[in-house]
Amino acid sequence: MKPARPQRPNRASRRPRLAPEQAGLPARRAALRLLDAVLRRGLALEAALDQAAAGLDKREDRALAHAIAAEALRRLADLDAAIDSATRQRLPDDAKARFVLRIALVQALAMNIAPHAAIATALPLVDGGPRRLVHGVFGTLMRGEARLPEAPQLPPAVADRWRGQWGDHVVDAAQRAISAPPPIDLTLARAEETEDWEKRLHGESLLPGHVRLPAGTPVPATEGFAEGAWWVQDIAASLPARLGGGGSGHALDLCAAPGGKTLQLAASGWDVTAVDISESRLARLRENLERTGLGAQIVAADLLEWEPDAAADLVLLDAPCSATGIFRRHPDVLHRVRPAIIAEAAQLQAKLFDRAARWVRPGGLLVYATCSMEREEGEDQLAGFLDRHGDFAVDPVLPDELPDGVYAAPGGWLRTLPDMLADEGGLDGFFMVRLMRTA
Ligand SMILES: C[S@@+](CC[C@H](N)C(=O)[O-])C[C@H]1O[C@@H](n2cnc3c(N)ncnc32)[C@H](O)[C@@H]1O
Repeated sequence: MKPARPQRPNRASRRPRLAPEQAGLPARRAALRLLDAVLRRGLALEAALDQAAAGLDKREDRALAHAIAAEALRRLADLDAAIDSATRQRLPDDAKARFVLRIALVQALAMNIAPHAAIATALPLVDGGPRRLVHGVFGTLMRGEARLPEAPQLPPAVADRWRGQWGDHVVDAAQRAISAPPPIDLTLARAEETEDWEKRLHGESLLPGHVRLPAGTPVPATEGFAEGAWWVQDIAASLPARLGGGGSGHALDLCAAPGGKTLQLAASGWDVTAVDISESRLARLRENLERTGLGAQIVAADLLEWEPDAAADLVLLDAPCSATGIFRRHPDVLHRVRPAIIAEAAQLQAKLFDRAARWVRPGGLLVYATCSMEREEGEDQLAGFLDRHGDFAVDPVLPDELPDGVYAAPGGWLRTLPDMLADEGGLDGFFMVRLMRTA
């Protein structure tokens, strides 16, 4: 009998085995690239993700990179305070060592990752930089049993800006709002099925046509998603289209993509024309219409140039904005939105608001909304608009249009802030107003 040939290892087992910390390294490197894209280049976290995660083979690595970067952004002020407490000379804000320490510390202090794994996957990121310093600062903080506060601090510039506009209680509420992931709100295609879906999904409804699910619910796997019975939409984001009422006429949905409000308008009976400048976002709007079986005419155009053929019964302008109102899900806005960005957005909003006004028929409605916490993009826009357009009047938002605990301002517009619905899981910061064309 011939002696058995030693077996050739198959391809997979010939690959060198990676030590666990090396296996986790690509995701951490991507997290570092993401943090750099937001903090140094001012990009939105989601916009930077594809490039930062290019080369990651596994979906879990991409999700981990995103989770580390998002958590670091949520807790940046506290991570930096911890780092500063353990260094004799303050590390510059853009020092590589500070970036790497943020990545290591957020994992160990906020993400339940074992400190040895957090530092082992962080040190190679320092490349030629001060490894010993990073190791030393991390070790000092771990030995000192460093902790992060339960409610993260807002970056000082944001805290000052919001305190000046809304007061201390809103800053405190905003800090509490980012201490835990927000719940997931659904808008139902058929409001009359609210009780049914509330039971089937074990959710909680705060308004007809709305169901709230716990944070982290896996959306595509949840009953009703594939057949388009509902879509994900923060309850505050669902209010502007509700202000249009159930309709039987023609509605223009301006700045429509990815289409949460288009779906609502179509579902409540409007014949909708949805306009947006972004082809890629409109592709998502098309997918959403397909999934829900709802219909709308879609126009890809710059609203600073486009004109409709005829005036509409309802015009909804969900204007592009700083998006500071969605800081719970997009903590990057806390760091990259500066006063100049807000001022630039406000200029565009005023132009779009004026154009939208021309396309409302006499007696028709105009709803203006922004997902911003800034008066410049809300209350100030309305004041400027009313000065320029004597033929429009505020049509006040009524209590029965809103969930309990959310109130319109005395002037009839609605400003949602993080102290509203705080015990039920909160809501995004929005400004919205309904105007009627009187002449
Ligand atoms: C707040 S988002 C809209 C969200 C959308 N209404 C929804 O409910 O899903 C703002 C939108 O304005 C669009 N936009 C920005 N500038 C525009 C312009 N000049 N003309 C048309 N759309 C524009 C952006 O592409 C973006 O999709």
